[in-house]
This record gives sequence, C-alpha cells and structure tokens, in this order.
Amino acid sequence: MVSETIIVARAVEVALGGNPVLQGVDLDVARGEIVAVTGPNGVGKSTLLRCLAGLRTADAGEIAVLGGPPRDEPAFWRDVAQAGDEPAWYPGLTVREHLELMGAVHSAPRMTVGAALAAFGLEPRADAAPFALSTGQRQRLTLAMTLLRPSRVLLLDEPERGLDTEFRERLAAILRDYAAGGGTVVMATHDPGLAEAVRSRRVVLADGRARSTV
Ligand SMILES: Nc1ncnc2c1ncn2[C@@H]1O[C@H](COP(=O)(O)OP(=O)(O)OP(=O)(O)O)[C@@H](O)[C@H]1O
Repeated sequence: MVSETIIVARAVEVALGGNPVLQGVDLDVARGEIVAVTGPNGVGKSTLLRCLAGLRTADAGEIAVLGGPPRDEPAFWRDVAQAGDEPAWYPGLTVREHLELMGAVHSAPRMTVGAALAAFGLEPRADAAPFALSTGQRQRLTLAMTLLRPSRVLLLDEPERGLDTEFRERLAAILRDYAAGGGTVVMATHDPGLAEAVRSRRVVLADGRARSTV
C-alpha cells in the first residue's frame, strides 16, 4: 500500500533574532504516523512546530501540510489541532464547560465530554475552574480539548509537560489510537519514554537540521 504523505518540509530555514535556528530541515510524515522531534533546549523544535502550524513563516524552503502551505486560518485549523503553550482560559467556565464549548463549536467531536473527562482523568475536577487546577491537570485539560475536537493532524509541543508517569502512559495510548484511526502526529518531546510508548519515528534536530533515527 502506498502511504499518503501528510506533511512535507523541504530545506526549511528560519533565523530568530539574527541567529540561524533551522538551517535546511527536511521532514516527511505519512498518514497515520507519529513523529517525535527531539533535541536539546533551544535547538528549534518549537520553531519547527510553529512553522508546520503556519504560526511562523520560514525564511526559506517549503512546507506543505495536507497538500498546501500551512496558514493560520480557519480552513487550516479545521483539520489541524495544536497544543503548545497553555491556552487562554475562560474564567467563568468550568473544566466541563471548556470541553462542552469545544464539543459545541465542532460539528463532529471525536469523543463526548464525558468520555474526555474520563480519558484525561478530569472527572473529580470537572466542576472546577481551570485556574483552580494543578499544572498537570491544566495540561490534561489542554490535551483533552485538543483531542476532543476533530482533526487529521496533531501538532504537540512537549505534551508531557507537568504530567505524571502514569498519565504519560495513558496519553501514549490515546495518541496511538489517534494514529491508528488515520491521524498524523508531530510532537516535540523531551521524554524518550513517551516517544517510545507511542511507537513514534524519532527525528533528532541538531545543528539546524533534522535526522531520522528510528
Ligand atoms: N523571539 C525570539 N527571538 C530571538 N530568538 C528566539 C526567539 N524565540 C526563540 N528564539 C531562540 O531560537 C532558538 C530555538 O528556540 P525553540 O523554542 O524553537 O527551541 P526548542 O528546541 O523548542 O527548545 P526547548 O527544548 O527549550 O523548548 C533558541 O535558541 C531560542 O533562544
């Protein structure tokens, strides 16, 4: 079977503050694949993810996501879900209501609010405000909102942030299910255990370039 390529990056270059960060990154990600981008602090993982999300334009090179250049526009975000920095919370809404909001604005949510609360271990805090959650619980809510909405591509920047070991394993299973259903995942991570548990292909960023390891 010929695999469908969902993400293509060719010779991507980005300089930040006058310093070269990405210096010719090539990346191909197939439908149903999970790619874990690793590398030391400051090597450019978040920058690469932002380029794939259309939140930053590369200085040189080409990127295609789902057949076209990534754009920070509603049509693009209908197919692409992203979790990076903590989102802006609605102070008047509870955890459950944040998930209900996601379910209400997307025509075909991937799971019910009840299923999301259960999958992300948020049932005991469903009626709390996000600001009353612990760091790890807020990260669970961020991920639950990202996974509840329909998407074909997931871009995750250090999804393990703040998560305990047990939940990291549960997250790995959630991401494997997403990919098994035809979704494509690119995540930056510092957790080799998570990268292994999702059975990802490992891409190491070094010296501004990407190198596939597994
Ligand atoms: N707005 C900016 N202006 C100048 N330099 C920046 C800016 N944002 C990031 N950088 C620099 O660009 C480089 C790449 O940053 P990036 O956040 O992509 O790294 P990262 O690999 O995701 O790091 P980490 O593992 O710490 O999250 C770093 O050296 C960082 O200091």
